Amino acid sequence: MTFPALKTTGIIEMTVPNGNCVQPVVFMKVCLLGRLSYLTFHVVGRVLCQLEPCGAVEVDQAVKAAKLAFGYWSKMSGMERARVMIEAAHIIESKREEIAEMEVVNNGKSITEARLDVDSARLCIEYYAGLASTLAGQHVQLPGGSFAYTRREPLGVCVGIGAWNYPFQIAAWKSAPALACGNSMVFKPSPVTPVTAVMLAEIYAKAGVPEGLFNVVQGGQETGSLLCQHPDVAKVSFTGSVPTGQKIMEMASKGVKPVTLELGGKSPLLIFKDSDLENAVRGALMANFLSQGQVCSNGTRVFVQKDILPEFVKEVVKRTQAIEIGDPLLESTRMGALVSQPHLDKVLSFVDRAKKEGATVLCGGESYVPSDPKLRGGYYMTPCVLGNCTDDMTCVKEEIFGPVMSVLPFETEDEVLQRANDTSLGLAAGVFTRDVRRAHRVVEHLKAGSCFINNYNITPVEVPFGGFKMSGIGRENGQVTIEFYSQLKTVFVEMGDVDSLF
Ligand SMILES: NC(=O)C1=CN([C@@H]2O[C@H](COP(=O)(O)OP(=O)(O)OC[C@H]3O[C@@H](n4cnc5c(N)ncnc54)[C@H](O)[C@@H]3O)[C@@H](O)[C@H]2O)C=CC1
Ligand SMILES: C[N+](C)(C)CCCC(=O)O
Repeated sequence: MTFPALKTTGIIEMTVPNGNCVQPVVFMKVCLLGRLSYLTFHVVGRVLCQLEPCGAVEVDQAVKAAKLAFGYWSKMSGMERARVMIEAAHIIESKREEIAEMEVVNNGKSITEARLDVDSARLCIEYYAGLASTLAGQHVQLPGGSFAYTRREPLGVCVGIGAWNYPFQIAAWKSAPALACGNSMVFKPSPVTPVTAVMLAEIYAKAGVPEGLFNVVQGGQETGSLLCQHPDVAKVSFTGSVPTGQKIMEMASKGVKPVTLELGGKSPLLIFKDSDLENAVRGALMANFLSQGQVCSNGTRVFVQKDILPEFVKEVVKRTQAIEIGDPLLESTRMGALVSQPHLDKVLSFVDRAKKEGATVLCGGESYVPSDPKLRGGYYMTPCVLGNCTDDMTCVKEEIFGPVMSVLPFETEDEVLQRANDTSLGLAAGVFTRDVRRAHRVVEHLKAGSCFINNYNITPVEVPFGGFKMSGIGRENGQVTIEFYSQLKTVFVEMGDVDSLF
């Protein structure tokens, strides 16, 4: 596929994770630099599309278009912006199935999960539309009738850089607060999952945002760096790995630009012997197997109090083995395909290494070939539970980003807290117990940005989400995120004479 207006710096090839292709040729409208163009995505074997990454010229065009749109959008009242955003949410609702199906093709996750991702995106846009009209400053009385007031102002052109695990949802979680505050955004999806962010751009355009307000540029590392270094970019919001997050922070520091970083995790889930076992098992599955285990907040270190370990392991293995793997477009499927062949290989190599280091594979951990011949080329694996794990094993220390749960026994609360916190990451953590005092005491000591008591991996858009330590900076969702997409201007107003010292 070519885009004549673009300079070619290489080709991004997108393969279909599930091995299947819904349609031989998918026609899509692609919104780039605020204009709409029709492009054709040809399927050759399992290649869904080839995209030309944007170079310096296109990145500059996108930022310029966003800057122009910012001029209009930032002058509108919050209520006016809210109206357009609500319209975008309505369009998402009406296209729920279409977007979800495309997300399945894009990412490989099950249609059931893809629908929930689309819902989360819509709710996020609705939520920030609601907040748009509440943005306000403060009035501060000063001596002699003088006063000061603060204005909450947008930052300007914000850049969003997305990961491949929640492509549509991430684009919404970043653009909704940005747009609500009066900013514009240039968004770069992961080159592995380039498709659905474009659908969001189309939806915003249809809802009536000024042309160029939300632009999608395609590309990988180079395009991402160009965006971060562009002098007219005011802020970068990134979701992805820790090493890339560090690079982004470094680039942003040159222009003293604020960053939001949603990075990796190796989160602990603490299951005490007084837990409701049924809920603890459900929680452990939710903590490990959503999106084929490719979730930053996953609770992959499952610490289980020794007394209930055999019972817990038996049940968790039974449920894991029952997870239906296969065609992600089927209603009954609960686990689809991993995102790419190299990623599948990487996850499987973590399982191999775990075995070598002494862990026991209690179930799964192998590549899986679905019986349906059209899915044969897909990147499937059986979800894995590892037993006999110890804190020094690679599977317990490193983010695997696949369906691999490590189970670790513990004896006391103090011991498990010390072990749970013994990591440079701190995105999420969870505790299962019926003892209300223990639950709150434990979360007080857990060094993680998002803590769950008796549940795991729920992310209502009304509450902030983000990490401690190397898991990131800033928050997404919730009221607080307004502060990460706006700046305060203080205005001093003198009502008397200038009291000069000179
Ligand atoms: N915590 C999380 O949510 C995620 C973690 N990961 C982890 O990272 C590993 C690698 O996955 P990748 O997709 O390669 O993650 P990545 O962090 O390299 O890429 C994420 C995004 O950043 C862009 N990017 C890469 N280098 C850049 C640079 N120098 N400047 C600006 N943008 C840049 C990519 O094109 C992509 O859009 C995974 O195997 C997984 O372990 C991946 C995705 C999400
Ligand atoms: C929605 N949830 C909690 C499963 C994942 C959200 C964070 C991410 O982008 O990985």
